[in-house]
Amino acid sequence: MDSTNEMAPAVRSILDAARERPGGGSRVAVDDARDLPAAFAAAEADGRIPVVAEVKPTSPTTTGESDHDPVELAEEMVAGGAAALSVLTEPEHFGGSVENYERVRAAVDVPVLRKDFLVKESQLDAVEADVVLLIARFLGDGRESKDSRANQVAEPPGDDLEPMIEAARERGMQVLVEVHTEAEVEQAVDAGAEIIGVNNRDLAALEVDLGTFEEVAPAVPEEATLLAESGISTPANARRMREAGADGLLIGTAIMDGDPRENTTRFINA
Ligand SMILES: O=P(O)(O)OC[C@@H](O)[C@@H](O)c1c[nH]c2ccccc12
Repeated sequence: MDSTNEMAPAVRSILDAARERPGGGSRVAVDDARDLPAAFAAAEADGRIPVVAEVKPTSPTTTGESDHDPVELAEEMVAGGAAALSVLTEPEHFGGSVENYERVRAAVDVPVLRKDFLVKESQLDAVEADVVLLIARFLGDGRESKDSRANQVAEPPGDDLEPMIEAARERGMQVLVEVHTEAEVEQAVDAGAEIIGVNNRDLAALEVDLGTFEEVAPAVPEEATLLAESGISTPANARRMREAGADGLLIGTAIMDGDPRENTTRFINA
């Protein structure tokens, strides 16, 4: 059995591809990672809502593909006041690439999140990153016999979360652990997560519900840096997530659609 059977077909296909994707050749060491919590604090200090603006050429839930240069988009987002950026490196379903990531990181001075579906340690070596995304749902929780646990919980597609977090930190990277439920918050905290993102999009159904963040956020420890992810499409949505405790907001589609600079500015001033 495989827990990906519960996933939307698009997500299953993403994970199948992720498992096949090779890692980097040799181990990377990042000695100049830009600090995400510090970037959030700097944004707050000058009155900007901390926004992580996402360069996302396409996705399973959008139509068409942006043909804009990722570096130009990224520079516009930073000019618009983004505290940090997120760049997709998943090639098959999100139109991302490691090259996009490298070019963007070289062009800006804010922290850049590597957004991908990483399931094994060697995949961390594909590119030097300030912050990597690890999705709790796809990584194990380290318990010994996953298959016997509560019957319905099956083998996750990836390695265990805790060693993945440690492997990223050993390489000098920070880690954003993405969760969708209170149980996953517990898994993330047990594994040592310090930056936690609650994804409003349910990866089983691919539907967005901003109520997810409101429900799950109270389970996140005060000292963690907390992000609200997905489905933030208006300044009112942004205020709602901030009121529910978000330190930062991860926004893709609503910034990519139209003028990314103006869009970013609208959200940082929400
Ligand atoms: O475009 P949106 O709804 O603003 O969402 C951005 C981001 O949260 C979303 O792209 C995302 C959240 N978690 C992910 C994991 C993998 C790929 C993408 C994602």
